[in-house]
Amino acid sequence: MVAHEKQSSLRSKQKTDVTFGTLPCQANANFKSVFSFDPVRGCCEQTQARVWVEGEAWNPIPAGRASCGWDLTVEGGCLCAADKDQLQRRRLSGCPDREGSQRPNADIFKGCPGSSRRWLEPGRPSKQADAIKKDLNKSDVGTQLYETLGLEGEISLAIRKLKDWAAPRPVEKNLLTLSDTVYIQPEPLGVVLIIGAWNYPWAVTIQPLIGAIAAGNAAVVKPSEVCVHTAKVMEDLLPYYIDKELYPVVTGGVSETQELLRQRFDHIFYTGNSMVGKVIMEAAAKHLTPVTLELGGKSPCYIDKNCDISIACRRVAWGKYTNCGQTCIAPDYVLCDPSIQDQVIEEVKKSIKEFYTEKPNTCPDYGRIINQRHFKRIMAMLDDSTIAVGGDNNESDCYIAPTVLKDVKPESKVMQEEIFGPLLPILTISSLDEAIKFINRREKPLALYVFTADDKVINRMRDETSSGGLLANDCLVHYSVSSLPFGGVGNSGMGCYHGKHTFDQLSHLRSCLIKKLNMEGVNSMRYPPHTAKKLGWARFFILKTADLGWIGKVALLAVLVVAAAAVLQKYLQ
Ligand SMILES: NC(=O)c1ccc[n+]([C@@H]2O[C@H](COP(=O)([O-])OP(=O)(O)OC[C@H]3O[C@@H](n4cnc5c(N)ncnc54)[C@H](O)[C@@H]3O)[C@@H](O)[C@H]2O)c1
Ligand SMILES: CCCCCCC=O
Repeated sequence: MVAHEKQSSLRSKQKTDVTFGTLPCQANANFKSVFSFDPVRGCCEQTQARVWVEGEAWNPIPAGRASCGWDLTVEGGCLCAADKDQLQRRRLSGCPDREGSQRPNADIFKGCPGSSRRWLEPGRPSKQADAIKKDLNKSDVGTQLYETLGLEGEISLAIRKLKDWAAPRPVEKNLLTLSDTVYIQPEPLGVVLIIGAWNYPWAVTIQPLIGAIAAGNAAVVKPSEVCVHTAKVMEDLLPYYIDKELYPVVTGGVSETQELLRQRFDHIFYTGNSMVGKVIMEAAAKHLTPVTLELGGKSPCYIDKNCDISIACRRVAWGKYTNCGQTCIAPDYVLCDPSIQDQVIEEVKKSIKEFYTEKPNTCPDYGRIINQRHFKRIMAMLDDSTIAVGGDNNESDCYIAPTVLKDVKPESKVMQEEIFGPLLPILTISSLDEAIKFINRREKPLALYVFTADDKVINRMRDETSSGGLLANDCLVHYSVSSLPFGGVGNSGMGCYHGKHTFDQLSHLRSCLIKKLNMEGVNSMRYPPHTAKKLGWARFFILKTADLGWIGKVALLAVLVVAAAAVLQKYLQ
């Protein structure tokens, strides 16, 4: 059977029951490894969980003990290492008996939250919507629009495309490998740790999980403790929809996350701020674990004089005040010519009224700051700036009105860190050149926005700056295009995801070259004794043939075969 046939036949296998001592538990035949919460130790109550990895055999397991693998015990929400000696867990990819069974069947998504009508239905109260309302005052419809719609799209994309993504990817060959089979075989990495942030807790936690599952990994999901209510609902609901043995949810705060980080994972996918990103990378380095860091930063927004200022400001206001400015790719500040500053302020003000009424504090579509710590942090940024619009606030309700700041100086407090709140500083600059210099003097942002009717301005911004993503004449929407890799660069992160990019990010792209044992004569040019003549042939085949078209390569192959035959004949004589 060729590799891809074998793979799809294995993928079609359903889960198989195996025996855990005297108690039945499930194992996933597709992984040929067993992850199990130990029922003996009370995982059903989820007060104590044991994640167990069997990498050696497809055998019944002695009751109550793990012969290899790692144990994590979660007691009353507090994670501690159950048995330090057992923490050296075996990687999935090291399992000797996987038989290339690398990918789950797309059916695995059937029970996923996003693929189910039970997830969030308009007008129907749900635990998720209630929790996120309490955390961030997101409305039910807003939660669907900004969080779960994208997840449903990602799940259905994965279901449609999984077979293609997981299939061997043939690659171009050079002349020396023309008769070989040369391809990239994506394979699972093993166990992925997903650490989520609080601002779009479903989107940023579950979206990487979808890719992790599609790529055939197990994953430990760690939602942010900052969105208190949502983290609890995630912990309760996820095991209801997907296999809790393969995708356990671990809740807790910094110390629990740090305990998790002491374990060895095969990939860590972290979303959050850049400071903690460094902590994650340091912990990962101890095990040489690769990381994806989805970070943030100050995403600039340049508004050119030459554009429809009214439409530009409407889109900027939407990008800024959605989720109360707590969006990783929110336009952080505006750069514009002094001559249009007042118009920008007026137009943003109009849009605020249009979106959130005269009284945003009573508008169901206007969010709240996540907690009082962040409320105080954001309010402190107003100290040395001039408020042009908004500024009202209420600490007890974590409410800060949509606010615009004018004539902001680069050295002002609001320009020292990512705002992550509903303040829009406007800084005046006298030219595109100055805007580009301003952007380039700072860390590379996650997003860069340019509003202009002039393509040359867009092209200059693209060619003369760097950022995770570039969006012209709109805000945020590049996040929803699953074919675009979403991620940062430099201080705004590393690695990327969404759609197939998540699949690739959480796979090992294995190089495979499958030769036959014939055509030995061709190899003589690389075997000692090395001679200048052999080197000449090697140069020819490796370098010169790179430019040949298909016909040229076939012609050369024919020459090669003749030459090989001649060499062989010489050997045989
Ligand atoms: N690039 C993206 O896709 C993206 C998406 C959302 C948010 N963000 C960025 O995230 C930031 C906001 O999130 P946040 O950082 O406030 O979220 P957060 O406080 O929820 O932290 C993120 C995660 O890191 C863990 N954590 C926090 N401190 C830690 C420590 N010292 N050691 C180990 N783990 C720790 C938390 O438990 C949490 O799960 C912003 O900068 C925003 O731009 C980026
Ligand atoms: C609509 C944009 C959602 C962005 C979520 C990730 C960043 O915070």
